[in-house]
Amino acid sequence: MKAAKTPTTASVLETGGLSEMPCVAITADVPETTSVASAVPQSSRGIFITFEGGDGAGKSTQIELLSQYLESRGKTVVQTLEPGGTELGRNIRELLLHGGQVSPRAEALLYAADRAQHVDCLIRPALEAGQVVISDRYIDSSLAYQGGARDLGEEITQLSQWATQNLWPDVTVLLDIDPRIGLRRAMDAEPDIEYDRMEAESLAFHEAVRARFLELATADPSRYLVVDATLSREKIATKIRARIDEHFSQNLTACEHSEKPLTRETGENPVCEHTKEQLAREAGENSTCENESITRGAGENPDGENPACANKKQHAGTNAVSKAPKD
Ligand SMILES: Nc1ncnc2c1ncn2[C@@H]1O[C@H](COP(=O)(O)OP(=O)(O)OP(=O)(O)O)[C@@H](O)[C@H]1O
Ligand SMILES: Cc1cn([C@H]2C[C@H](O)[C@@H](COP(=O)(O)O)O2)c(=O)[nH]c1=O
Repeated sequence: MKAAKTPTTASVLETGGLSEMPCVAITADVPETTSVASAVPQSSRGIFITFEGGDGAGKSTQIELLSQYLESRGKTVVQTLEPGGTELGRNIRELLLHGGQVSPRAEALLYAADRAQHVDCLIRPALEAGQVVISDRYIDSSLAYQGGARDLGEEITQLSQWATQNLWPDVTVLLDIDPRIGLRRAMDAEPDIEYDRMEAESLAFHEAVRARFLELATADPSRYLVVDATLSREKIATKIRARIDEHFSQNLTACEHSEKPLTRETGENPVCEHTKEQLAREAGENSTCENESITRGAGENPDGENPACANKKQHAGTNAVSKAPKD
């Protein structure tokens, strides 16, 4: 049986001030009638990017390339995945992929439980801290696999919205591939390991997943970027970078033209503050740090050093979860 993906978890507490466990949901102070999605303006937080697609499409490969790119530009990147982005999630992943039979409704609930824990304990705190979160799969996987291929329909959307308190990604990259090619890639990557419970589904199942992903993307083009996953790794990475750069520059423009305060509590515009810092950091980076290599885990600011450079080093060391190859 194909082994589970086991991300190496570095507590954000050690590196960036957040803690995966114990999990204190950041939503605790929010009145029950107010969803966090509406209480916190989308633009005042970090950026949430998800990667979707069939098995073996190349998600892990592109997530790694995008993370390197963003970190080299001074961003704090949290790489994570579903199922399995938290301690509880890792147990759920094992049950889902390697634990024997699971009924379709139980399967849907287990993915939703994994996601609820993931959002409360990792994704939302990281976004509130202004970080870039990149998740290998999120809600759209449930919509495509459980809603589409398992034919559980619209209730999966409601379940996912409830589980996440309506937290949707800013950008979703769909790596589109014929499942025969994707599954072959997954097999070639690890020839000695059998398919997991989901990969072992029929070709018709995987074709239904692909078709539903494409429908979802067509219905929401402003969130989705669809890329042909049979292109070379570099061509795919270039398309993704262009879209993410565009997202960042649109946020800058929105800030520069925004006059209304974006938080009810303080009347300040956190987007603009965030953006100014970012611009200063990037300006510093371009002028003096261009040739400096990034050291993971280094965070000191030796006397006389450009703070923008020190900042950049810190960012490179703050991954909350990094994915290890399937073992
Ligand atoms: N553009 C590409 N062209 C050819 N091979 C690729 C490409 N991108 C990734 N691969 C290879 O395909 C295999 C699967 O890639 P990867 O693990 O990134 O996919 P994945 O979508 O994360 O898979 P899974 O869904 O199984 O987790 C790896 O061997 C990888 O090197
Ligand atoms: C989040 C999520 C995932 N799945 C399926 C998709 C894959 O077959 C596995 C996860 O394995 P991977 O190697 O990490 O891609 O789970 C799903 O059916 N529903 C979901 O919500």
